[in-house]
Amino acid sequence: MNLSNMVKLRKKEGANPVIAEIKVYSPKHGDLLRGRDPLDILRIYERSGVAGISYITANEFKGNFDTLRQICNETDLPVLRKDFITSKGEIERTAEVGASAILLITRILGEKTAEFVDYALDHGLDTLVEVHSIEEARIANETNTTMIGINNRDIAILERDDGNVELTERLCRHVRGDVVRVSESGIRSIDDLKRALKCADAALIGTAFMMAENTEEFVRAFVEAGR
Ligand SMILES: O=C(O)c1ccccc1NCC(=O)[C@H](O)[C@H](O)COP(=O)(O)O
Repeated sequence: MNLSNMVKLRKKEGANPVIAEIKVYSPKHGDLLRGRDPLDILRIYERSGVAGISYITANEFKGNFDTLRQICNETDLPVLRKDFITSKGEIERTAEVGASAILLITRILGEKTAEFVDYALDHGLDTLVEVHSIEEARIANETNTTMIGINNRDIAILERDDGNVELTERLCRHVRGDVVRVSESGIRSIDDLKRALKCADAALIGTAFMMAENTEEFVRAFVEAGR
């Protein structure tokens, strides 16, 4: 099942649709893997009932394409590739490796976003079009994307800011309601999650999960928290 449909299914089942990120490194917090195997984290996320997996392949976050390939081979959950995509070749490569969805950033692609969305959809990928302002939401709304992500943190400064769900609350009403809306980044607590899911359909969380002492218990609490 693709990522957007899995989010809808989890919502229908009464679980909180959480996309859990296997995040190796954060420009703000440093090493997040702490010697662990990404595939062990994958198993924990699977057991915790998340809707999908996110993995960053960008160098700035110390990710790589081989690990994305391994994750796609090892799980039945939909996998989102996050990177600074600027070429259609990268869309083809993402589809070939078996990912379910690809991130497309309006700040980078501008008015070319719609064309990249159609190309990804033609290659069988779900598209998560990312916005951080009202103007970027306008660009995203005019595409055929299946999902729109509100990034609470500023990716232009490699998320070194303290962005939080407030941005989701402000921008959500500017985002079309007939797509899956995802609140991304800066979600640290169950209270943040509840605020995000008041307007968004899903939440994408990395750092808080990677820093948790007992990952499985922590993630499961997010998935099962009542609203
Ligand atoms: O979101 C982007 O535009 C992006 C693009 C390429 C690499 C990384 C990118 N953002 C960082 C993230 O994806 C966050 O790690 C993710 O949203 C989780 O956030 P957090 O829970 O704050 O770690």
